[in-house]
Amino acid sequence: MSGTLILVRHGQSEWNLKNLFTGWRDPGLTEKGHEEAKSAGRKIKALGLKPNIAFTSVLSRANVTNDHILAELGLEGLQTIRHEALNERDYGDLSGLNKDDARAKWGEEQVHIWRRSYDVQPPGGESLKDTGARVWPYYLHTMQPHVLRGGTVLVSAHGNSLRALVMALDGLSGEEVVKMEIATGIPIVYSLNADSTVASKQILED
Ligand SMILES: O=C(O)[C@H](O)COP(=O)(O)O
Repeated sequence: MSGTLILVRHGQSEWNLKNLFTGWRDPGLTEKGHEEAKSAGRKIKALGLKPNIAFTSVLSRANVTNDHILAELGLEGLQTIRHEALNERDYGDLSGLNKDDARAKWGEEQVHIWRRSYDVQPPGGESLKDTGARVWPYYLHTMQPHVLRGGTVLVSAHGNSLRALVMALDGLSGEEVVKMEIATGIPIVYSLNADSTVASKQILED
């Protein structure tokens, strides 16, 4: 057995609440989102996990989520590395649009394909495959080495940057990933073997 990787999607954002495509835009958390992030920290603490290092995107909803988790763990000063490789998928021209308005304009099926397919890009934006092409190398070169040294690594990121990471860790196909959702503020805890394969996966639901 090697180390532990903890993945957390940020708590509910103002734009999640308003049902807007967000991508690289930078809204803050709602009250509920702050609570979800704190609750994620308490769940990680209840499991007795103590991160040695934290990674997050350059977007404030993930940064604030990381701060809440570290505060709940009493680890406020922990080294935290922020990198745009962990940012949400770039939603391109859809950014800022209401998801229901988009369905009315382009149809339910097209919007679902943009949101959940593996390799179809939304107009002017990134497919999940494009997002994975920046997330996975960053994981392999920068985060995974800490896990393989026996560390506990906390990652506070986004729905689709984490879907790309989980897709690779779980070995999901492009068809399987369509059905995969990641909830806000619910930690996913992986234990990795020394050869970097997944030993166990636990989703810390309520
Ligand atoms: O960027 C967004 O709009 C959300 O963070 C995730 O959106 P999705 O559920 O449409 O992938």
